[in-house]
Amino acid sequence: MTSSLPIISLTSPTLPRDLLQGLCPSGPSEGPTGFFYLVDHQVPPAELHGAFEASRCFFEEESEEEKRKTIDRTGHTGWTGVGEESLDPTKKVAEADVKESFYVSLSVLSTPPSRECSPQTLPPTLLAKRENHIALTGLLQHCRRVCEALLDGFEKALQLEEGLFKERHRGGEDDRMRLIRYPAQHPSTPATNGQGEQQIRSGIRAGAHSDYGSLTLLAQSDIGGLQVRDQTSMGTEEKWLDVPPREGALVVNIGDCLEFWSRGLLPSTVHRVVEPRVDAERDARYSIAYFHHPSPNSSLSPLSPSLLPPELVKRFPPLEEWREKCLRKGIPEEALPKEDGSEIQAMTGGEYLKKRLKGSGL
Ligand SMILES: O=C(O)CCC(=O)C(=O)O
Ligand SMILES: [Fe+2]
Repeated sequence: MTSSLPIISLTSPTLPRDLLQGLCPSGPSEGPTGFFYLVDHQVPPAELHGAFEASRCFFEEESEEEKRKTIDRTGHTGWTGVGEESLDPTKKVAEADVKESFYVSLSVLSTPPSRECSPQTLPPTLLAKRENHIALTGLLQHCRRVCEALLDGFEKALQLEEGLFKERHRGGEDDRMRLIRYPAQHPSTPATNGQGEQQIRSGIRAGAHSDYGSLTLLAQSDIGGLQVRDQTSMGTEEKWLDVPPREGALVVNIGDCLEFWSRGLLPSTVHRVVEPRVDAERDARYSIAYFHHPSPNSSLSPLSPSLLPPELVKRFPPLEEWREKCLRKGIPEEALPKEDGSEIQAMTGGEYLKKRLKGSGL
């Protein structure tokens, strides 16, 4: 099924209203939410093109030895090979994602670009090739700015004090940009994981998951496969809607942290990437995701309802539904929202991120 996601302009004077109308379900019968296409995002097309070229260059031309040297599981940066990560935490290694990726942190912006002093090890294809380095670092900065502008829009939409979300993202330690490559899958391509062992073909390139941060921006190459779960199909037969690449637009989706803060008002929706369904989807698929994360010490407790307009508080999902959703996302039983009105406790952005990364095999 092809989706008709809202198309929102970042420069529209009505951005806060557009975000609220487009994303926040006002009734149970409404379709998928939490995803939209962003236009007028001010990311130069040449920079996006350059970043895709850098990504292609890394995945296709870098040696495996150099790729391995970039792996830093503590700092959560660098390369992950095919079959090493499973975005769907319920899946086993044999059913892990059929993708490789490279995580870049904002730390690459803060030092002169040299192999010795960068806190993150960049491989030769992304460091010595100047045009690749320029495109990647330029895109990192633009993506962070777009996320900040969107969070300003959400602040206004929720009538919150100015700067509240910016304060919760100060530092940017946990923001990551992820270059992703899904290998080509022609009928004769053997399904193997990174160790060359047979992998179960489940029809899925990236497993069903919600994103762990506050906002995600996604640029897709011209090959489709991204799908978002129709919210009306939760608890019943699954219905998925396609999110095809759209010329000039970025896909934006709300992550779990913004959902927690807004007490479920802004939903963080389950999505996945499916295997090629038509010949046009069989070549390698590239995407670039930017994950905006709260600072590690930011609390994930929902904003007090007294800070929100009463008409929005009335639209909170029912307590039982909200508790179940939090439980599915790994909030421990003792920290779940309760009947007496107390809300998610004892979790910070950093703790939640660690928990989810562990669940995906990293
Ligand atoms: O590759 C895509 O289109 C989506 C990737 C994704 O959802 C993720 O990395 O969280
Ligand atoms: Fe995702």
